[in-house]
Amino acid sequence: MHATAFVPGHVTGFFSTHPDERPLRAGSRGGGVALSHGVETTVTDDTGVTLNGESISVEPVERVLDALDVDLGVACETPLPLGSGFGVSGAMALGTAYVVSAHTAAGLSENDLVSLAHRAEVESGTGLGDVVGQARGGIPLRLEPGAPGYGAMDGVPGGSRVEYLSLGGLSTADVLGGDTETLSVAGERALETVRETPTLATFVAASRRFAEEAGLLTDELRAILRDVDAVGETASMAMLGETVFALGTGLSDAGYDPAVCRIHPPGAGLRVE
Ligand SMILES: Nc1ncnc2c1ncn2[C@@H]1O[C@H](COP(=O)(O)OP(=O)(O)OP(=O)(O)O)[C@@H](O)[C@H]1O
Ligand SMILES: CC(C)(CO)[C@@H](O)C(=O)[O-]
Repeated sequence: MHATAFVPGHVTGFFSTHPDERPLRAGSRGGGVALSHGVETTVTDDTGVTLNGESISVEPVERVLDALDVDLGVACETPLPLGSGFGVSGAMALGTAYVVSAHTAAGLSENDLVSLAHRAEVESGTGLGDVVGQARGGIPLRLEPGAPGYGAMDGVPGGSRVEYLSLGGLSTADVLGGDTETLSVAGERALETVRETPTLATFVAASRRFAEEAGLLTDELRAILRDVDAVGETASMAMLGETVFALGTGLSDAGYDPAVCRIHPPGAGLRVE
C-alpha cells in the first residue's frame, strides 16, 4: 500500500517578502485561506513527478525528493490550476515530504516535514508562506516569516464557503525575483489592518486594497471585482495568479460561474494514509 497525503490549496490575499540567506528563517508575512480543494499526492516506485497523469518538473518537489535521498517518485492529483495562486507547488512539495517519509519510515516529525517543504519552496523561488499556511489550515495569518520554530502564526476565525475563478497564471518566481518593495509595504499595512480587526470582511477588504496598491491587478480581474462590488459583495485577487477569490457567494451573486469549495479547517491537519 503506497502512502497518500492530502494537502489543502492555499490562496494568499496579501503578503510582504522577508528574504534571508537561511531558508528556514526566510518567508512572508501576510494572510491567506486554506481550501478544501487541494493536492492528493501518492508515492510511486518509479522516479519522476506527475500531475494529473502528466509528467512535470516542479522544482520544490524535486528538491524534497533530493533532500530525502530516495529513488522514488510521486503522482499528484488536483482540481486546482498550477501557477495561478493556489499554492499548488507548495502542496505538492509538502505532500511529497509526507508520503515519502511515511513510505520510508524516515522518522521525521511534522515540523521537520513542513520545514523541508518550506525550504524547498523558498530555495525554488516558488513560495514564501504557502506551506506553513497549508499546514495550519483555516485563514492563517503569518505574523512572522519562516518555518516552524522561526515563524509565528495566528488566524482569522470563521468562514466556510470559498468561490474562485481563474483566468490564468502568473510566475511566482518572476514576481518574487523582481522589485517587491512596494508590495511589501502594502502587505505590511494589510496585515496590521487585519490584526487590528480580525474578521472575514476585513480580511477580504485588506486583500483587495493590497491587490490595488501592489499594482498586480489586470484589467480583466478589475472588471470582475467591480461586478462583485456592484452586488454589494467583495472579492480580491489570489496572489500570485490571474485569479479572483471570494469568501461567500460574491462571484455567483455577480453572475459568474465560479468553482466552489470550503475553507480547510484550522488544525484539521493533513490526511496521510
Ligand atoms: N505548465 C506549468 N505552469 C506553471 N508552472 C509550471 C508548469 N509546469 C511546471 N511548472 C513549475 O511549477 C511550479 C509552479 O510554481 P508556482 O508557485 O508558480 O505555482 P503555484 O504554487 O501553483 O502558485 P502560487 O505560488 O502563486 O500560489 C514552478 O516550479 C514551475 O516551474
Ligand atoms: C508569495 C506568494 C504570494 C506566492 O507563493 C504566497 O503564496 C506565499 O507566501 O507563498
